[in-house]
Amino acid sequence: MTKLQFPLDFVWGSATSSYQIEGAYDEDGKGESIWDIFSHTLGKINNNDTGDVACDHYHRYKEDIELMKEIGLDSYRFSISWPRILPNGKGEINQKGLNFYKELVDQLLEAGIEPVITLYHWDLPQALQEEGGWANRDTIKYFVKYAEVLFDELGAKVSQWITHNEPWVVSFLGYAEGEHAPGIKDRKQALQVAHNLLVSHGLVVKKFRELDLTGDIGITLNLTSVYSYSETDKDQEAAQLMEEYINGWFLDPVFKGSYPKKLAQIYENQFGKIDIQAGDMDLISQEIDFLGINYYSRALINYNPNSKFYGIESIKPAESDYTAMNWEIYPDGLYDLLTKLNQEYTNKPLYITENGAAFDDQIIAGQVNDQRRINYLKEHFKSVYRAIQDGVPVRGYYVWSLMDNFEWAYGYSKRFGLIYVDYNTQKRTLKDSAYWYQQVIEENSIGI
Ligand SMILES: CO[C@H](O)c1c[n+]2c([nH]1)[C@H](O)[C@@H](O)[C@H](O)[C@H]2CO
Repeated sequence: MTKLQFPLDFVWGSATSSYQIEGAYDEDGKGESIWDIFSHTLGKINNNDTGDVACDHYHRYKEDIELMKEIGLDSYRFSISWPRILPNGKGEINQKGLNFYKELVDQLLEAGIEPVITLYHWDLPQALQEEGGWANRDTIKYFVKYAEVLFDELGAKVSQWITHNEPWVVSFLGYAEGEHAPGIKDRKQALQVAHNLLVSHGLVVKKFRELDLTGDIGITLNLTSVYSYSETDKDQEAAQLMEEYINGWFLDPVFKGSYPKKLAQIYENQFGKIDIQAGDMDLISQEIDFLGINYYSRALINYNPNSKFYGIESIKPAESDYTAMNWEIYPDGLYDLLTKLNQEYTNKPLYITENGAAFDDQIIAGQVNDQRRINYLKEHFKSVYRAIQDGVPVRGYYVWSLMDNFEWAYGYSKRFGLIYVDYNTQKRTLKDSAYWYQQVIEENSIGI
């Protein structure tokens, strides 16, 4: 068997987010988040599931860290619940909430696991939503203050910070499509939200630099590789527009200081100008230390005049394999994305901050044989290996997810974890993929 050896300092990790695993939604002074409100609204979430208990990680974090140690993780990426720190989004600090994360970080460090903190993974304090949420530019300053509380408390212990997780999803699923909290369907508002999120990213990076903290700071974007279904002009134009919509709308401001021209013009013609203030784009495009990439699948695009979105239609080849989310399994897309980012956007270090798959895992006699997840991960690890061999500075990889958890509008119906969670008993069981990953980490290589 051939072994593909990864660089000695390559970081193998796994990722979660606060609302998806913590539970304790109203405990120890935590304020309501927009996801508490959204999941408590009947009909929004599959089976009317909520994150009220989730994986009960708020009480079981020590057990979960032991499982991370058993797998052998180098690093663990998690997010902080803003309303657990500032119940009203601003003002008084909830010390019990802050203490939870201080203890979590200390226990991770004691276990030899590097903590990577995502400041915002979608759970905005409801009190701020009642003032307009991310559509209100004031939210930006409250986000900076929230970040400063965490930098002050944890800045000396945590060496890697992510400002936002997937501002594209926050903006376009939360404020345009209405599929995510706060459930608004207003594309013009979504464009202002996207801009305000980017400005908040810029101001937090600026604050991080002013505090002269020793770690690194970056942003995580959901990115995909976009391909035209044919060589026809129409299909290629549709694919280019999709590239601007799904990737460029955030990559271009962060790394080029401007929005993608063609789509920006389409939006301005349709919705008028959004509020962009002097200096915003310079703030947004100031230097960051790394880019986090969440990759799950590719986009294969053709032109369809009847499509509801600017003639863009996604094609799903019948011959491809798909996950339980109905996402095409396309590992080569990760290689193509990584090389494109390095060639067209940045020479900065890249981290795969999320990649993984949901499959219909079954637990039988205390074991979960998730060979499909092993195959999925192995093929995507190979794509990362190829990119590194081609000189792309990929520094680490975080499997989504450490454990099965609350999959947003799908509730608990989709399992992405390396660890199986029985939600009736909260019993954790390492899946076969966890044991396979344990060996990959131990050997820092994959066998092909
Ligand atoms: C197209 O997939 C997105 O990039 C994406 C996939 N995922 C995500 N973003 C989120 O960051 C996670 O909270 C989800 O649990 C995870 C799995 O759905």
